[in-house]
Amino acid sequence: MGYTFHVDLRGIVDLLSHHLYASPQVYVRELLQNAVDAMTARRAVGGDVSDGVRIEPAESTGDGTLRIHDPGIGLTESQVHELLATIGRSSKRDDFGFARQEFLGQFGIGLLSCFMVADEIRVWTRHGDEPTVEWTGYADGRYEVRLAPADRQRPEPGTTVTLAPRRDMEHWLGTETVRRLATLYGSMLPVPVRVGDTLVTGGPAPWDDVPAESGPSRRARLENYCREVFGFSPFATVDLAVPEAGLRGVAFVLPAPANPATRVAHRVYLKQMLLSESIEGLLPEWAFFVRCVVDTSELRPTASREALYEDSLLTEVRDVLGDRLRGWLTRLGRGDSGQLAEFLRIHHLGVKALAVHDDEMLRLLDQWWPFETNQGPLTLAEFRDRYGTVRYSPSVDEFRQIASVAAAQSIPVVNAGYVYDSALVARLPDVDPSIRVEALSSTDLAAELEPLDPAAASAVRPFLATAQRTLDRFGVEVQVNAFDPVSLPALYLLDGDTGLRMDLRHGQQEAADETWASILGSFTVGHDERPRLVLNHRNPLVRQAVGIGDEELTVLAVEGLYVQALLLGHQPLRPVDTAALNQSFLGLLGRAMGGGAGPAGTSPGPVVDRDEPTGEGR
Ligand SMILES: Nc1ncnc2c1ncn2[C@@H]1O[C@H](COP(=O)(O)OP(=O)(O)OP(=O)(O)O)[C@@H](O)[C@H]1O
Repeated sequence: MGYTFHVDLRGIVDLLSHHLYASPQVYVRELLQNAVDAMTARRAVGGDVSDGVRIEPAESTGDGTLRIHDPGIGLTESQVHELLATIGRSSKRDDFGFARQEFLGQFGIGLLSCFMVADEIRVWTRHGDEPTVEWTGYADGRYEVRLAPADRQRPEPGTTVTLAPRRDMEHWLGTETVRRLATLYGSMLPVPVRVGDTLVTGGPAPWDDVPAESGPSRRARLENYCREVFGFSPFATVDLAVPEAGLRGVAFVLPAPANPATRVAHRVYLKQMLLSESIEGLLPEWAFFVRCVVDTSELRPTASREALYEDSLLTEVRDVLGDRLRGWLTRLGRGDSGQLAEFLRIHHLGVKALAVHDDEMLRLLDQWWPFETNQGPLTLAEFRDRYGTVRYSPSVDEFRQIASVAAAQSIPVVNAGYVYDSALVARLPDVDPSIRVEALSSTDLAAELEPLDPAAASAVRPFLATAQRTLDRFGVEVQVNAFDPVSLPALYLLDGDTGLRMDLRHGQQEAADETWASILGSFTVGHDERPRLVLNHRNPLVRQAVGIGDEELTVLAVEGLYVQALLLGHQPLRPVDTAALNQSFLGLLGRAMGGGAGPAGTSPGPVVDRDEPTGEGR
């Protein structure tokens, strides 16, 4: 046996009127929309609608109600029952239930939004030569309908909707508020709309071509519009058009960096009526550097009209608008390079995010965006012209460590450690297979440093053994090479992978939980690389240390060189490193003043307990 759902009307009215919409202010939009649709329908049958819409706010009606009059198609008594009093029934859909192109409404629920501000909605309406009908709807789901008495017949077809205010909502029906809202939603409507005696419609839409308007005055008009509506002076304006979606509009480029993670909201009009000021998803996500105002006749709103319906047309529109912005950028690159450089200075993060997948944008960045290199700031294209292969360091820290040493070895390196940079450099061969790129880690650099000749190598062996014993406590590998600059005694090299594994090992030692410790341990199994301290055999101090032959002094010198290299490489100091710094400084001071270094623990400052477990991890 089949049953039909039972509906608690009070609940449905409450749900639709109070919970669908973000703010009570949309009631003005819904009323205007119904009036305009009714006029469209009347015009289609040859009626005269030139009077337009007239709104009487609460102050002018004298009884606290708001009235909105339209010379539209009106309703017959049976249509009132069918359309006004049936939730979800609309005259604006075709036989197949599709929204009819010429109308703004389609869902058959908009009128209910008035219950956010009113307890009672009264409709006084006449269709053609039919008798005038009076309908009253209440927020609890009841309605009354009757034919109007002889003295209340409308002289012309059309409709008047009257709202009796809800307690504490009276201010929504006041002149100031209604004028502001009618201007906000209706100022671009193609029919006259008046609030009291004030005409709120008229004036060109931002995207309109005004006859005889010059390029500069159009630009000034658009900039003014942007200042008024969005509150900023645009860096540039880009005209938008997608004929398939009946879309016209303008994109305003932000004059300051925007957060790429924030969803950008646009101002969207539907058939010249403002849908919402905060529509998301109109543009691709990467286009976070623009705010748009557009009008569309084809895109569909959701029932609340706070968003656009995600369908294939919206996807297509998003693609076309994305192409348009991309084209604008490319043209900027070909024409005004100063403006492009300025644009990239402001919005490089957005363009980089785009260039990770987009060849055109990657070419643009390649030509125009200056990267930090150890030869000074250069675009990647300039770098290639001068040095061929694009050697790059994938981390800022590593770049800092190796930049000067690599420069002294005549190895130009690009700092590709900032967000997206290494992905972009690595992708360069995709746009031009003749481009060679190579990541340079500090381990690679160590391999490029000149080894010592056999005689020098055997001479440093005893020193190296002591140095390694000293640095084992810090989990560091030591080697001696000859490299430039001569003034640099020691270089601390830690590549990204090794650094990560050191952190994991440290986490494993610290972990209270055995399972967690073994998980961390599994990542480090089989990898015993350690950071390296490369001592420079060309440096006079290192030469002296190598030949000193005094075990205690050698230990102090190696500790000192190690900590100094850490500081130069901007590495954070662990407690064990700080202790080494103290130990070597005080020890060397003691020796310089003619005394011995003294046994550990007798120095006046904090000292390192040489037997303490050192732990790795920086
Ligand atoms: N001013 C008016 N003149 C003539 N008919 C009207 C008027 N206002 C409402 N109606 C009728 O009442 C119906 C219901 O209106 P309502 O605003 O609830 O929904 P809608 O406009 O059809 O769709 P939506 O929910 O998308 O706004 C309309 O389809 C229309 O037929």
